[in-house]
Amino acid sequence: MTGSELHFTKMQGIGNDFVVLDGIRQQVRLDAAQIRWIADRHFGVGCDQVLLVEAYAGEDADFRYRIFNADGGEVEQCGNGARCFARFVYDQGLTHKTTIPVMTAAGRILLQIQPDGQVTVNMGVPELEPARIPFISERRQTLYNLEMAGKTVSFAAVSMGNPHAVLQVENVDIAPVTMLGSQLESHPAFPRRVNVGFMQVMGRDSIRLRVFERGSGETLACGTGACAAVVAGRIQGLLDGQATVTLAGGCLQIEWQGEGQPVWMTGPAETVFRGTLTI
Ligand SMILES: N[C@@H](CCC[C@H](N)C(=O)O)C(=O)O
Repeated sequence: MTGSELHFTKMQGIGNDFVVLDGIRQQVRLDAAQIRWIADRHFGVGCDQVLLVEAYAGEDADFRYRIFNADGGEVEQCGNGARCFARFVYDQGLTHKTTIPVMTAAGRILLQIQPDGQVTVNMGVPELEPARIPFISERRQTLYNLEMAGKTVSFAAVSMGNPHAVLQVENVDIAPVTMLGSQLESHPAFPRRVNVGFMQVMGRDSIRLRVFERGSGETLACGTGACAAVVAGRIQGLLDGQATVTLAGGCLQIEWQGEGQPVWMTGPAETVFRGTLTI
């Protein structure tokens, strides 16, 4: 400990929780071990992801949004975090805009704060080409099969800026989320590892979902996972263009009108508390 202070805000989006750091009004320089300590639920603050708010020099976005998983690794995209990011920069007075363009490692996304306080995010166009997910396959397919522990596992593969595999299950309550999720997360066919969603289709506009997140384990909700699941359901002809996704921590509204179109996600974002760390 060198004794420098770091102000943070604890936030959550339907139970997917974040430590949000303002890198504009304070200097934030953290290594992977420090991120892991902040995310640790026993020895640190505790969160699924650490989010870093930075200034962005270009004209196409107002801020840079960086995301670190609980394992300390920096990743490309986070949907629930994007809604919290919007609430953070608005509530902290870093912007007065309610439509906020933000640059991520996966490209530009657009955050819209609604009059009721919910946040809608244009999450961009999903990527289904294997090489761009990235997923090792000779050709694009609706469903892929991998042999794992003597069983064939069937899934759709989607990038929402970050990689997702989406499995359809009969009953999400008894799905082997941790066992299969952790095996698939680090399967060599996914060179950058993968987030693994378990989707139960309830109707043409409703799914239940659990997600084993790359670098964080099972979380109460995953925004990009919800988007990927609706894309996976739609390309299989199981869902229409709008769906309610019910996760352990709450519900998201997801809209996707098909190939070449962006995915829209709407849901809540809440501040839990503020504090100061000594790093
Ligand atoms: N919880 C997030 C996703 C966070 C990143 C993910 N674990 C990854 O490694 O890609 C969400 O709400 O999308």
